Amino acid sequence: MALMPVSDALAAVLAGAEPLAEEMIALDQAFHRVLARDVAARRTQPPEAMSAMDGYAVRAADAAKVDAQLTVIGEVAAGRPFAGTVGAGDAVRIFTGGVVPAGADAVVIQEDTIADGKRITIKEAAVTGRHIRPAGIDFREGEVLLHKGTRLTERDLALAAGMNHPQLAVRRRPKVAILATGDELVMPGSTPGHGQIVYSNGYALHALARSEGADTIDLGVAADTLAATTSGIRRARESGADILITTGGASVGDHDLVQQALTNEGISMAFWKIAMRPGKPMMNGQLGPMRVIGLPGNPVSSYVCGFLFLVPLIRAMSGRSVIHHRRERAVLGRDVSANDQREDYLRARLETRDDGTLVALPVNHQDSSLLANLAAAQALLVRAPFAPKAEAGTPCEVLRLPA
Ligand SMILES: Nc1nc2c(c(=O)[nH]1)N[C@H]1C(S)=C(S)[C@@H](COP(=O)(O)OP(=O)(O)OC[C@H]3O[C@@H](n4cnc5c(N)ncnc54)[C@H](O)[C@@H]3O)O[C@H]1N2
Ligand code: MOO
Repeated sequence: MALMPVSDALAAVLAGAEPLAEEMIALDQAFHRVLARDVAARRTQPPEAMSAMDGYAVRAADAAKVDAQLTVIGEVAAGRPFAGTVGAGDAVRIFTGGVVPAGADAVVIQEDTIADGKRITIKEAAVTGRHIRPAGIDFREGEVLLHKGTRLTERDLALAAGMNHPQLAVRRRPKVAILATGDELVMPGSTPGHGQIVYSNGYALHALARSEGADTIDLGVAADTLAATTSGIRRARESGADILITTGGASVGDHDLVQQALTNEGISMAFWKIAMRPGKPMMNGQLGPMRVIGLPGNPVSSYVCGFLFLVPLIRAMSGRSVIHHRRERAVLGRDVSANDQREDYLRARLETRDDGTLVALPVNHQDSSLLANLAAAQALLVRAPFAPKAEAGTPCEVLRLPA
């Protein structure tokens, strides 16, 4: 049977994935949240011309010559403007952030003057506009500086504050429930019995989902029975999860019960099995309002599928304007053999040559159980289905893994 191409599978996972509801949030809670609306400045910044330095506000024409003398008629500090006007021969003491008084068109820094009581002598000629920040040089009222779909950086928060927004409209975080399956799994730190495996998949998946802005719900490990798997799926629905991720039990073995349990619960299955390595037995469907991604149990398969499918889905539901991973161009660091019908995602290390060329070095062992290789990898090297064998130096494409 022909397996579904990865691009079709991704399109199916994302089909109908709309941004979740909008909510207002205080600015100090808004880091990494996704804007639901464009944000326009509520004020002009700076609202008036302001001094960039400590010194004297003058008329440039009066202070254009070294040794010119001026009379200090007042003072302006940040937040305390001067009410008068700078006339011929006048200077006003000014500090950084002070409003440039009427009549003045330059600031002479104090290091370039000699002060004697109310008299100052200019030691460096003034230049019109120098050391003055004109009104609106940063932004003007009504200007849209932050756009819908942006995931807010710490710098965006400072900008939003400067634009005078105490809160912002953002999208609700997707809720991702994660259910592991497998009789053999024991928790890290325990003493595994014969044939037992230490649970690892959930640690990577929770962290990956959270780093993309999702809230996660840990549904623990279900035993390999229909009853236990079904109970896990029901708990996901009761928790109000937007997305259920299962790991394990996705293949064709007698103990692989996830598909059966989902079918019994009434899932509308979009696909099961894709032309991808690792990750072939992945499944996707919809159970009421809850989207379901059934990941294979092999640790590398579950992570790679989470990275390739869950991450764009979380981004789409979070309302982000950019949801897809960016493929980067690189060259092969070593020869690779011809590929079969499955699109290959090879764990690779990255090096940058002196000329800036990115080199992708696939690790030697690509078995989907090898966690050490996964942790050491910095990228996934993408090999198209049926790609012919290729020598070191051949151009290739990589997806950088989160650092
Ligand atoms: N006859 C066939 N057998 C298999 C096929 C196939 O097409 N025909 N596909 C293989 C591929 S590819 C994959 S991938 C695996 C996926 O199988 P499952 O999703 O059913 O995974 P499990 O059997 O439950 O587990 C596989 C492996 O991973 C370990 N595991 C599971 N969960 C965790 C966890 N949370 N933390 C750490 N390790 C976990 C589990 O102990 C097994 O060792 O099927 C192939 N078989
Ligand atoms: O598709 Mo499986 O993930 O190769 O081991």
